[in-house]
Amino acid sequence: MSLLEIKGISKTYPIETTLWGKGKRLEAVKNVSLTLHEGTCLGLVGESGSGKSTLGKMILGLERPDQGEIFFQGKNLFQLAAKEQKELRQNLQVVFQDCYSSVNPRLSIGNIIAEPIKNYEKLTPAEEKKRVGELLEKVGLSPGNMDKYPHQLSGGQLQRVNIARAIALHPKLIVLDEAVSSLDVFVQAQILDLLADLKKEFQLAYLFITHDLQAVHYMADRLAVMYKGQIIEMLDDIKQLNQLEHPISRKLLSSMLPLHPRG
Ligand SMILES: Nc1ncnc2c1ncn2[C@@H]1O[C@H](COP(=O)(O)OP(=O)(O)OP(=O)(O)O)[C@@H](O)[C@H]1O
Repeated sequence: MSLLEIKGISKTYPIETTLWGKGKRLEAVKNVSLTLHEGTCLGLVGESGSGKSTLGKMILGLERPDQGEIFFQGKNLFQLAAKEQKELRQNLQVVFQDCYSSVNPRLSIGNIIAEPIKNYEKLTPAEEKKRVGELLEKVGLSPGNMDKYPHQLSGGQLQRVNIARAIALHPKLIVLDEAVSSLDVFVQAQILDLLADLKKEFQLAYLFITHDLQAVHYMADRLAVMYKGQIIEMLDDIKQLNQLEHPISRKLLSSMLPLHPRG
């Protein structure tokens, strides 16, 4: 059974109403179907505005599709009772691009990471502190950081905190929405390494949303290319990147740096 199965989902948004175009809607996602298996990474690439984030938001339940269905662990995400939805949600996490706006600046790093734990588990303060310390270590930060505040960390460190929060409940799937895009290239590589290690250790699945084919080539097992709300091409083996055929995919490919600059 696949971990995530998306069947024919579509999402439209109202476009600014004008005298002539009254009631017009923008088709952000059009009839998209895809599957994602446990422990694998599906790269989702496409130019800006192609619908990648909207698709991610529907998977996370932040937006409701106009049409189609999303099954997570075999259950229809939009037909669950509140209790069941809460249970399922702990298996479904997200890391966004903007690490600073993803956290409450008034909370300490320890409290930021403990947030999901408090929602789902009843731990004593000592147990919670131990758990937060372990999570910080897991993402390559010293437990001493738990008393700091977001503004005291670099972008790369804070993105590690966001990752620690995302893995706190041992999820099955993390949506990585441009999660490394705003970091400098060196830090990007470190965070990608961390994500690859965590994927292996926890059998995590990722939906890796980006417009960076280079990063996708490193992280993903499979690839979907989006254009104007649709999946225009799927690649079942990321190693076959050169076999992308659609002109839009080829254009994305040609904008990449050489895969092996020294090779
Ligand atoms: N809440 C919204 N209201 C109206 N239009 C929206 C909304 N969210 C997204 N859109 C529009 O839907 C389309 C798809 O947007 P989306 O953010 O999913 O694309 P994307 O591929 O993630 O782009 P980017 O790479 O720039 O983040 C765009 O035209 C966008 O302007």
